[in-house]
Parts: sequence; structure tokens; C-alpha cells
Amino acid sequence: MTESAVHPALWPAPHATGAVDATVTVPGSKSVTNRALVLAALAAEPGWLRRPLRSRDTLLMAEALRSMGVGIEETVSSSSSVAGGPVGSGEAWRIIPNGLRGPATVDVGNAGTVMRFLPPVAALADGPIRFDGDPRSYERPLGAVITALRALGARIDDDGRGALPLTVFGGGALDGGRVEIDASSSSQFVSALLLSAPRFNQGVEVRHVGSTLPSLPHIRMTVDMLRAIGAQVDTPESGGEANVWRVTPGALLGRDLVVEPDLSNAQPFLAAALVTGGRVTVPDWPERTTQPGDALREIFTAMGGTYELTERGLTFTGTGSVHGIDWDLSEVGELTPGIAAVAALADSPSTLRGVAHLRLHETDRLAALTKEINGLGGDVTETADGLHIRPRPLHGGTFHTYDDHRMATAGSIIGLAVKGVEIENVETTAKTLPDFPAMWSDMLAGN
Ligand SMILES: O=C(O)C1=C[C@@H](OP(=O)(O)O)[C@@H](O)[C@H](O)C1
Ligand SMILES: C=C(OP(=O)(O)O)C(=O)O
Repeated sequence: MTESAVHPALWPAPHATGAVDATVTVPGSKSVTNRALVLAALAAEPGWLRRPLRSRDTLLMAEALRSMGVGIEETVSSSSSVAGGPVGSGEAWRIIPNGLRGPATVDVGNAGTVMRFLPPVAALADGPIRFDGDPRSYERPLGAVITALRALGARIDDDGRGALPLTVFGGGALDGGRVEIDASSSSQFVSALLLSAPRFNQGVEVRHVGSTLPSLPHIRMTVDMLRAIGAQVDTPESGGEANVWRVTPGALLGRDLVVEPDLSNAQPFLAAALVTGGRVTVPDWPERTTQPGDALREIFTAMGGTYELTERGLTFTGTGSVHGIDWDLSEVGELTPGIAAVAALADSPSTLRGVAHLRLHETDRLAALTKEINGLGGDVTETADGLHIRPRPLHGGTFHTYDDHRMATAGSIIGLAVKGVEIENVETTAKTLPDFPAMWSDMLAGN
């Protein structure tokens, strides 16, 4: 949780003078876009990705795959309808798989999906692939993936810390087989091994052996997307053993996929409806999804709002009061900063549990939320696996973000209700939502 060495300009978080009433079109899901890119790169034929998220994390993924030889053409599509529903004109990426090869250098930035999903892909490449990234990427856990890949036949050089930087010496193929992994610090370890596994000679059997496993919906997303592109996957839910996933080797199809809006990035806008007693509609909210953000319907309802899911999308309405909650967020950890921000404005205390692994996210999110909300006059304490939040009258001040997009959006939610909040480095939202400041102002202007 180190503060930025340089202090970029402060962004005065807009204060809401009344109830918001807006429709907010949210760009595509980071998690879906980056999985789709990996799967399309491993496929046996070209594929399309429509309405992909264009943000730092997804551009880093695309660039990394390109550097390994994959063709990714960015086009503006004028197609009026594709499988999955009408799309109108918009951005589309054509992905043309090719023989994966090194040498290449991959910049992972601070993207968990890039640093975890790509080393297995690199193991399939012909030649060395070096991985490097932001200083924080050196601290985020990766050791379990490195160890698992070595057990599956990969050659990897790292500096012995089980983290970046490292080089994967791809041999053009990987044996695969059975492997045990402790994924209690990130579900992305399991997703990483499963995503590339159809291309391993023996596929994979991954057994999670840790005490807890966070973000299960993200593992379900991996499995669903693998199946949709032609892979055979056995899971605990499909009658297999608990904590064991199996992927059979086989060719992947070229797909035409429309990316759903990022429901976790919809969070600050729904929160705005909740804390201002207003109304926000997010078009194209999927009826069925593995995205954890879908849980906001239930969580923000428990915090005092109501919602309607219609063909226009999800309309979330605040009632004017905001309540505290006692909630296990282990499945939906990435929603914690936004929930904590709303909880700090509630009429009763909250306990957020099950998210110890957030200490290893973009920053130590439990420490950062505690420090920044308390810096505005709040009363937050860290627990072993979460936060206790006792709402207090808050005052203005600087909200530091520690290069964490979700800290920036969390501070903005508080700024709606508290005058004089200034967000340090709001540009960090570019990780997954580059237009956030403009979208936020437009929402307040009722557009
Ligand atoms: O697989 C994914 O796309 C993600 C999984 C989760 O990671 P953790 O399991 O490390 O929390 C989530 O927090 C992250 O934002 C995205
Ligand atoms: C934890 C997150 O990202 P990453 O994919 O970098 O792990 C997040 O977006 O909240």
C-alpha cells in the first residue's frame, strides 16, 4: 500500500446536489475480455470478439498475445446482429491464432489476469517469454502457478521468490497432467491452468488443496467460456470431486462472442443511485451471468435499494436510506471497495467478511480502505478477513488510491455524499474503466 512517489493532480469528486437519474452504458467485462482473448489465441481457427473492453488490462493482454505471434485486428464492426443478440455498430476484434513463439517480453502492468493467465500460454510457445510489470506485480502471488507449471513440464526461471519477473522457456508444447495447487490467495491460479489446458498434451487435472478458495464465480466463468469454445471440462458442480477440475485435450473453436458489460464496473453507478436516493439504469445487464457483479442486485437491495431487471437493463433505485450489512464477500471480493464506501455512508454498522486475500490485490485493499475512510473521519477497523465499518459523519479531504482503480471509484462514491473529497490519481481507473471521470460527470448531469 505504498503511496505514489509522484502525486498526480487531485480530482475533486463531484458532490451530488440531488438524486441521480441516469442511464449509464458500461463497457465490456475485463474478466470476459481477457479470457476470450486467451481462448481465441489458443483456438484452431480465427474468432471475433465484439464490444471488448478497451482498458489498460485488456490492451496489455492483447499486446502480450501479439508479441507471441497472435494476430489481433481492431475494427469497427457494422454488423447488425450476431449470435448473442443485436450489436449495432461498435468495436470488434478479430483474433487470428498463429504458432505461438518467442522471444518476447510481456508487460503485465498490474493485471492479475495477464500475470496469471499468460505463463501457461507461454509454456506452449516456441522460445523464451519474459514477464515483467509494475512494481506491485512483483508482490502479487504467482508462486503456485510457477510451481504447478513446472510440475506439468514447463521450464521457468525466476529469482526464487515465486513472483515476477520471470522467464518461461516455452518448448512448443507442454505435457500437462495432474497437479495440486493452493489457490487460497487467488482464484486466478485455477483459471490460469484451466484456460490453456485443452492445448496441453494430456490436458489437466487441477486439485485445489488450500483452506479457502475465493472468487468462485470467476472459476465458473472460466469453465463456461472453455465449454462454449468446445473444451470438455469436468467440475465439482458437474458431479466431479470437490475442488477438482479436469480439462480434456482438444482443439478449440473460433467463436463470435459479444462481451457483456462489466458488472463490477457498474457498481459505482448503482451505488450512486443508492446513496443519493436516485435511479440508474445499466443497459444490457445479462439475464444469466457468471460475473460476480450480478450479486450487487442482492447486496445493494439489502443495503436499502430496489431493482428491476427488464429488457431495458437493470434499473436500480435508492430509497433515501442506506443500511449496513453483515456479508461474506469471498465469492465477490472485487466488489468490496465499493461496498465499503456505501457502508461508510449507511445508518448502521457493517461487517464485511471472507476477503483476507484482498491484501494481495492491486494494493492491500483492507489497509487502504481503512486508512482512507478513516482519513475522512470514518471509523473502520480491519479484521483477520475483512472490515468492520461504523458510519460516522465524514468530512472532505484527499482520498489516496494506491494505483487501485477500485479505490478511485470507492472514493468517488463517498464524494457524492461528502463535500470536498479529492481523489488522488483518478486516472488509475484506466486499468478497467478509462472513461470513468467523464461517465461520472455525465451521470450527475442526468445523461
Ligand atoms: O479471474 C478473474 O478475472 C478475476 C478473479 C478475481 O481474482 P482473485 O481470485 O485473485 O480475487 C477478481 O478479484 C479479479 O478482479 C478478476
Ligand atoms: C483484483 C482485481 O484485478 P486483477 O485482475 O488485477 O486481480 C480487480 O479488478 O478488482
